[in-house]
This record gives sequence, structure tokens and C-alpha cells, in this order.
Amino acid sequence: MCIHSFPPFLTVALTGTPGTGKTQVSKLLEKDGYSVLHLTEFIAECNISVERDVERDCNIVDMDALEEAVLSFQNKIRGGFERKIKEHNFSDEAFLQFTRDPKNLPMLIIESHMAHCLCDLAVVLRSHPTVLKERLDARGYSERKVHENVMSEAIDVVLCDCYDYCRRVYEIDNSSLKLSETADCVKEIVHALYEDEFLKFRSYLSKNGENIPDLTGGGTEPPSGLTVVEEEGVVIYESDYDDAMDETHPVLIKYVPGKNDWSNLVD
Ligand SMILES: Nc1ncnc2c1ncn2[C@@H]1O[C@H](COP(=O)(O)OP(=O)(O)O)[C@@H](O)[C@H]1O
Repeated sequence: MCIHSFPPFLTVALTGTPGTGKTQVSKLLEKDGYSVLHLTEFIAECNISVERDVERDCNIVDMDALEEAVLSFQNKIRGGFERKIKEHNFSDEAFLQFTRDPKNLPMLIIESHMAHCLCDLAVVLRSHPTVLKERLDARGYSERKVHENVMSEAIDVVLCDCYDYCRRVYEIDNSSLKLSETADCVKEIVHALYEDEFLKFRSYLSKNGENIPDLTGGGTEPPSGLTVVEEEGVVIYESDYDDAMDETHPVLIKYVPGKNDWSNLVD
């Protein structure tokens, strides 16, 4: 169990069927200073147990061990941000301005086709099945593996999983975008998402009275009813805050380049 501090620290999944561009896009984000966790490398570094499914040509990971390791990594990154924020004496406006620099955005982006099992916010990369087939063929995957992934993209398997696991899901179809354009879409989303979560949380705190944290103290304890529990590595907003989030937010938001009006997400 952990107390959620204010300002919020967000963990966001960058997910999608293999071949939709998670690795390449996340490398561009990392180059710009965003905090990114590449789950495949992380699993190897942490020696998390992996069984090989030879028939389906894929790995089966010990999810309990993975969740524990991710949680501890996430807390380390979160601590770094909290220390950085405490060094300043921010107004809300100045703080949001500060977070527009990717290095200062209190967020960990987890890149993997199963990252959405570890997060409650997700950005899903999508590619048209024919585009995806070309990319996977070029990787030299077996016919069976290409078919399984292309079918799973066609019937929205990852998107449906996100819908089950996450409270907000953003979908980007990159079939006709360049890699850098896909990265730009993700950047636009994560900043809008952070500002919205910050303002939403702030407005909820203000409505609910006593003990309103300010930004100067860093991890000030939130008022009662605002604890956030982490169950099996998944961060869950408890009780009425969770309800308040659900009431006003659509769960699934399709990204349309240049067309989304993020301001209507905020009360
Ligand atoms: N708009 C795009 N967005 C993401 N990837 C793209 C795009 N256009 C082409 N690609 C290519 O698709 C491939 C995706 O591979 P990768 O990033 O490894 O996918 P994943 O990590 O999802 O398996 C890369 O070769 C990348 O250059």
C-alpha cells in the first residue's frame, strides 16, 4: 500500500500488437528526455523467470515477480521526481510549465505489448493489418506467428485488454504516419493527460476541503478518502476519487492528429 502524493506521478503503458512501433517510438521519446522503461530488457536485467512456449514461439513471464520489480523501479523514479519538485517553490501554473519539459514530467512510460497489465493509463499504437503484416514478414517471423499477430490486431485484442485493465485508453493509428509523427502524437497525449490528471486531482482536493496540499511540500499527505492502493503492481484510485474520474472521462479516446480538444477533458 502506498499513499499517493500530490502532485501526481503517472505510470503510462505504451502498448500495442508486436510491430506497431512501440520500441522505435519509445526510443524517440527517451532521446527527448522522457522516462521510459523497456519491459523486455527489464525482464532480462532483473532475471525474472521466463518460460518458453515453443509451439507459439513466445515467452511466458512470471507476472507476479514482474509486477513487484516494476513497482520498485517505479517508486525509485517517483522518488527522484519528488526530490526534484521539492527543490522549487512552485505555483500550480509554474509547476505545469515545468512539466512541459520531458525531463521534468512526473511520469514513467512503460513500453511493452503487456504494459497495460501494469498500468491504469494506456496509449495503444495501432497499425492496419496489411501494414503490420509487411512489418512482421520483414522481421522473418514464422507464417503462424505473423498470422496470429495480424489477426489479433484485426480483432482489437490489445485494445480490448486495455479497456478491461485501464481507466483511460488513448488509441493512435499510425498506419499512414511517419515514426516521428507517431512519437509527436504520444507526446501530445502524455502532456495533455498529465495536465488533466493534475487539474482534476487539484479540483477534487479543493472540493473536498481540509488539508489541501500545496506544491511546496512535495509528498504532502492527501485528505482522507484519497489514498491510492497498489494492488499487485496496479495503481488503483480508491473510492470517491475513482468515481469522480470515471464520471467525467470517456474511457477510450481516439487520437486524431490536430483534432482532439484536450481542454474538454478538464472540469
Ligand atoms: N508511423 C510509424 N510508427 C511506428 N513504427 C513505424 C511507423 N512507420 C514505420 N514503422 C516501423 O515499424 C516497425 C515497428 O517496429 P518496433 O518499433 O520494433 O515495433 P514493436 O516494438 O511494437 O514490436 C519499425 O521498423 C518502424 O520503423
